[in-house]
Amino acid sequence: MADPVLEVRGLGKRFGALVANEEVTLDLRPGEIHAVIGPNGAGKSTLIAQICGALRPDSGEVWLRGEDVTGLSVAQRARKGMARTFQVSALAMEDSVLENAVLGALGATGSPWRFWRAALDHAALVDRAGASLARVGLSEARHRRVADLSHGQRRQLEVAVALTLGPRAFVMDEPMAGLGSEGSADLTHLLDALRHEAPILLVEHDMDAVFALADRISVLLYGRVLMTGTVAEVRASAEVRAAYLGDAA
Ligand SMILES: Nc1ncnc2c1ncn2[C@@H]1O[C@H](COP(=O)(O)OP(=O)(O)OP(=O)(O)O)[C@@H](O)[C@H]1O
Repeated sequence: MADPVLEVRGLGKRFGALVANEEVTLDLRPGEIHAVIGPNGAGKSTLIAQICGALRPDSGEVWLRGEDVTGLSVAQRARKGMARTFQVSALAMEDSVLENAVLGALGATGSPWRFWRAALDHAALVDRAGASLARVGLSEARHRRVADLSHGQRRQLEVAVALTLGPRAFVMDEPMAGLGSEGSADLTHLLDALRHEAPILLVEHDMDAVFALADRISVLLYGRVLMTGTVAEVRASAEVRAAYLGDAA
């Protein structure tokens, strides 16, 4: 089996007496979508925050492409290829789709952000941004203001911005939230194709999307991994049904 791109080893996090994550171990392999599901308060956001570097674990490690990144900041991890999307939209609403993508491409170069408008003249950055927009199907919308896009198009743009960084692993926090059925279907299609560029760790409440996309699912409950398995295994688990899925299984 190919080496995992991302490994979470025994992560633990407490907030006072509350155990938000305990001994969480999971990995992300090349080409896969690994979904993390669980009821509200199960510890999914806490886990993502530790994986991305926004929150320091009390115990355990995060490895990216064979390197221990546990002590690195969000920005350092991003430069090593960890692309987090969707939790907080970082799009500049008054700027164009292309300007936002160029800003992302500029981030990949490590240049100071205040010079980003000048970067629009930089052909290589514009090319890189244009390729990412094409990848997500937003070429035609490149000169539209982000504020005028649909929710679904903004999600596509967030993926495009992440793509400009040449990601090695995507960490996605509820990408389907707030999308209608058409938007969810479009994004499901895009994520399905995107896994071949970089595998995706997907925290998601939308079970239709999870069942359609996930190669493996880890179920979190009270901060611990209740089980990791294929869609069929998780759907068939009496424990998971009782704890979380109920009728959705
Ligand atoms: N900064 C914090 N301080 C104190 N408690 C926290 C903090 N962040 C999270 N918690 C608690 O840790 C537990 C896990 O929360 P977390 O947000 O990780 O769950 P979640 O699975 O992401 O939930 P949801 O699906 O509602 O987003 C919850 O009981 C939450 O109240």
